[in-house]
Amino acid sequence: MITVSQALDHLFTLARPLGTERVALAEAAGRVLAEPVVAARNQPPFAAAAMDGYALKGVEADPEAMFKVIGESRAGARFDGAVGPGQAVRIFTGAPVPVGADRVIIQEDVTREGDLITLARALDRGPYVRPAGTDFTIGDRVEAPRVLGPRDLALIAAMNAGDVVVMRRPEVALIATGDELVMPGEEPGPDQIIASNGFGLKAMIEAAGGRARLLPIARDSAESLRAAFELAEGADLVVTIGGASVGDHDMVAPVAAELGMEQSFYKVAMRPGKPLMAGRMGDAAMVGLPGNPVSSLVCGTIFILPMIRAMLGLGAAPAPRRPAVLAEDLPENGPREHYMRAALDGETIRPLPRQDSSLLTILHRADALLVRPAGDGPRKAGDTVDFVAI
Ligand SMILES: Nc1nc2c(c(=O)[nH]1)N[C@H]1C(S)=C(S)[C@@H](COP(=O)(O)OP(=O)(O)OC[C@H]3O[C@@H](n4cnc5c(N)ncnc54)[C@H](O)[C@@H]3O)O[C@H]1N2
Ligand code: MOO
Repeated sequence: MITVSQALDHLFTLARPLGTERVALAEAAGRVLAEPVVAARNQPPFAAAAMDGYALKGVEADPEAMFKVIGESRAGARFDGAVGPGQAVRIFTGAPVPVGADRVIIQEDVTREGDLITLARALDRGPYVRPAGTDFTIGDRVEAPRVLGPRDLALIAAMNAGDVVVMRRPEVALIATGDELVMPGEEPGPDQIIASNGFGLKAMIEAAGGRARLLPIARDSAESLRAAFELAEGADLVVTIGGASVGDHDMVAPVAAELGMEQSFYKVAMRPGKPLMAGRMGDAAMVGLPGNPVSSLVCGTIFILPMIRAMLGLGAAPAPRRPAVLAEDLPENGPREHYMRAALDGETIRPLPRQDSSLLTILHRADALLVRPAGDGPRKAGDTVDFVAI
């Protein structure tokens, strides 16, 4: 059996960054930017008014001074002339500040009669002029790689990029296996249960930027599994669920081998998730997850998500860990790294009472996986432990 960290090394060898594609900016939310965006203009491209009011020479802005209004500058249509001594231009927020003016007096500080304005006795400080290029200048960059969120997209749009080069989304085929499974909403037979794991994994993969296809359930026969693998053609990553253990009906390993899977490893020293397997199948990476619901979702968090991130060019890194203070004593851990379902409460973490890998209700209540290293000694309440947020 190999360690979790060794398994991840193998998986990162299988999960190389994918190619890129160009997409319209409106379709780019959540995608991973693959090439930097470089500003082709200054923002603002001209000195712009920050308030509605009157543009004039700052040195003349004395209390109760009078000016003649000689024109108007509004956003989208500038005043073409220059502002001379004793002159002002009516101006609106975002409009170009005319040549000769360097201050905007807000309209609240002005009384106007015809073409004449008089400034108030006490003036707001100003100058309410945004110099050209205050926000960014030509050549400024949004660096790649980066998951594009609302703030990135607004900035990239302002830089005048109508489309961007992003990483292709990893295509993941999910194959649930087992004679006992029916899809949610179907009528199960007396010995059947509902196939649930694929739905959690699909959501997990898609939230991380991949695209997941739930294939029809494969039955516990070589023929049915072969058919499912055929349907997975074209995927970057094929994930099977269940049938990974050593029972007579656990068909995934033999069928995958028959189809040419070059196995990287089988079995990892972790709890839950021991019977994990992985390898290469043609152009695709293949991961066989254990069927127990908690095992498959924990393996999704610890292995599949880092693989998706690596395929998206976001680096080969394990699921991020953070420290928390243990709320209760824990006995020593066994020889497998244990990912305990746990609840966070501020800075403290408490393992949930039942850790059987079939219990989806417990996983549902958990918001963290408390990580116990293999062979970790007993721990006291107040000790610092690591967790992975879920
Ligand atoms: N003699 C041994 N038996 C088992 C071992 C072992 O080392 N020696 N390992 C145990 C561990 S640990 C796990 S985990 C399970 C994993 O076995 P499989 O991957 O072969 O999973 P299945 O037997 O197919 O299913 C286990 C369990 O999960 C349910 N299941 C399967 N798929 C789904 C799904 N898509 N949605 C919901 N539930 C699913 C299935 O009905 C079983 O109840 O093996 C232990 N045995
Ligand atoms: O390793 Mo199994 O995944 O404990 O349930």
